[in-house]
Amino acid sequence: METSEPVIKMVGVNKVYEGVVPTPVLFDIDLNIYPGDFAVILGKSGSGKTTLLNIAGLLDSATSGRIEVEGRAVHEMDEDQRADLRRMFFGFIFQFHHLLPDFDVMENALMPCRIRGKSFEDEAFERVAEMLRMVELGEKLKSYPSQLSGGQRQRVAVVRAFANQPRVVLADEPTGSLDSKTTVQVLALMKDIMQKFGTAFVMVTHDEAMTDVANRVIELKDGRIVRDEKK
Ligand SMILES: Nc1ncnc2c1ncn2[C@@H]1O[C@H](COP(=O)(O)OP(=O)(O)OP(=O)(O)O)[C@@H](O)[C@H]1O
Repeated sequence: METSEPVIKMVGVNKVYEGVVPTPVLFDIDLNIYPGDFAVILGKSGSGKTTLLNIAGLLDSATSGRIEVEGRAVHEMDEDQRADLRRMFFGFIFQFHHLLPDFDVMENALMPCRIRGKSFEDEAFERVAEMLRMVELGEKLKSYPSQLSGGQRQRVAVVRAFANQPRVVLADEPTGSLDSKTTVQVLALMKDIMQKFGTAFVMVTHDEAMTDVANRVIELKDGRIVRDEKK
């Protein structure tokens, strides 16, 4: 995997949350994410996992250090440039699905394409419909979130994250609200979609069992990487 260029490259990244008492949270993080990575970030509560994911996904800024996304120096960009890059390169999955209740399954899954200014009618439609069929939601394209089970909603959120064909999908406890059977299904489906589209995938979790599906395990302790293993 090291032979290809990293999609995300972080060098000497530090994060301090400013406040009455500044809180240093990440220390000297060097991390490369490669195409084909299916990485889990493990660590105790408060170890900095979400902070690291948010910085990697350009949702938050580092206090110091270098970050590159496919060779583009993020730390030299202004907020608008970072937002454009984020919309173009990244997909996100959160613990709760955040589907919009007044839009049906297809419209929700297509939302990132709409935000990028494409209409619902373009070529994204076929691609997203195919992914929804892959996650066994082909019969539910016209259903509303309130008409779906928790696992079905989260599968729509997974498809939505991949709708724009992002280079990287970042997920923060994506299965945290699901039971263990649905978790296994959702993870298997994510892996299928990821392999089909060649996306890199990075997931924050508390759950050591998630390492079974991953091909890379990164562990944080007190804001430092203490393990980075490939399988
Ligand atoms: N906006 C903020 N302002 C100040 N401190 C923050 C902020 N966000 C997070 N922190 C602190 O940074 C540390 C790391 O938080 P982070 O959410 O990254 O940890 P985590 O490993 O994801 O934890 P969890 O598993 O509980 O979600 C914690 O001590 C937290 O209190």
